[in-house]
Amino acid sequence: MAGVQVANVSRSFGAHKALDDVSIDFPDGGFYALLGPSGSGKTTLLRQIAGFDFPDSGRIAIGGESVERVPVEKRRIGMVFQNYALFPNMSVADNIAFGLSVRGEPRATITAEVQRALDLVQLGKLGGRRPHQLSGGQRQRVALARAIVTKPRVLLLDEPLGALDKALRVDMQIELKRIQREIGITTIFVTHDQEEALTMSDRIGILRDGRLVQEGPPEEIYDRPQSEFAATFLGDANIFRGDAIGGGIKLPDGTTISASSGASVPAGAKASCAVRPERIQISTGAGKPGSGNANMLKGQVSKRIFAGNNSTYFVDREGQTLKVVVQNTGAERLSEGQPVVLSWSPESTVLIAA
Ligand SMILES: Nc1ncnc2c1ncn2[C@@H]1O[C@H](COP(=O)(O)OP(=O)(O)OP(=O)(O)O)[C@@H](O)[C@H]1O
Repeated sequence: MAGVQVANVSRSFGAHKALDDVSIDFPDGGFYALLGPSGSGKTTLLRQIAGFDFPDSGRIAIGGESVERVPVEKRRIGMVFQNYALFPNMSVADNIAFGLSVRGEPRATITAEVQRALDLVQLGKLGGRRPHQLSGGQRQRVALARAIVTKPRVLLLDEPLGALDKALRVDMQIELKRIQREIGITTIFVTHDQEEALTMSDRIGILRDGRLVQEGPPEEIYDRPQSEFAATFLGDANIFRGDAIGGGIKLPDGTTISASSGASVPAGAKASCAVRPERIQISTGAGKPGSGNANMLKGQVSKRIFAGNNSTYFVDREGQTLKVVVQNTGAERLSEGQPVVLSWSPESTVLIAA
């Protein structure tokens, strides 16, 4: 096994910088999600690591060894893409065996390794079938088995679950994570789906316009986003903008918001505060706001969206619409047009430099 180090990698296509000085350390045996909007450079970065494309500058190492001059087939990387191209005229077992056959492994070794890979992806009895006789999820498992049967050092996954419907996708997320843990392979996973990134990975890197915006464990990025972009791209956030004061900001209407974490911003400079919708308490104002909720604003409910176990309230105040998510516990519902008080703690508030 091996970690992957990407250091100061840049890659341009004409005048367009697809990757701009990106450095990431992908830990040995870790599950790392690359997240970012369309065109942010996720696939380009994966292609540099695989060796399908080469950086204009910067270094890439696998297991501590520089791979800039190492061709794709010698990098010992397994890959699965959204459009898994299985050979339609070959059986499942022959599809999986392909890489081993090309390497000239003995017949007995191939048979044993293919069976092990089939068992690992829980398709032990389906080796004799053709790809068209499998479901989408099963075909994706075959693609995964084919990628890992050669015992690669690194597994690259580019939207591997993108073609699956929601229920199957969730099943495959669990499955993929189990397999990754079982073989302990360094995995780099590209996804559009922020929930998938949050639930599956040990670390997340967020790319935007070819630059790494922030990276770290999922909880850290979610709880302490360093930019408005990271706050709103990974999860939902209410953003308040104003002028920095000690330990928070002052909004244009004079209201102050206290934040106990985030950037240190000199007083008077432009800054914002981010607050997750589930951290805000909403009440009719009849009772007192929760203790420790030093931040308080008045507003009016403009809409409520029911989503089964929770509801989202949209609350208007001073030309801004705020989102508040509450668990549906059977307590009284707030109706549209109702005046409300929002309150939350400084610990739930992150200060962000403009
Ligand atoms: N071979 C190429 N020639 C020219 N431009 C390219 C090439 N490959 C990628 N690009 C451009 O580089 C940018 C990054 O592309 P990339 O495929 O890495 O984005 P992505 O984050 O993977 O997007 P998506 O989520 O849509 O797959 C895009 O603007 C894309 O158009």
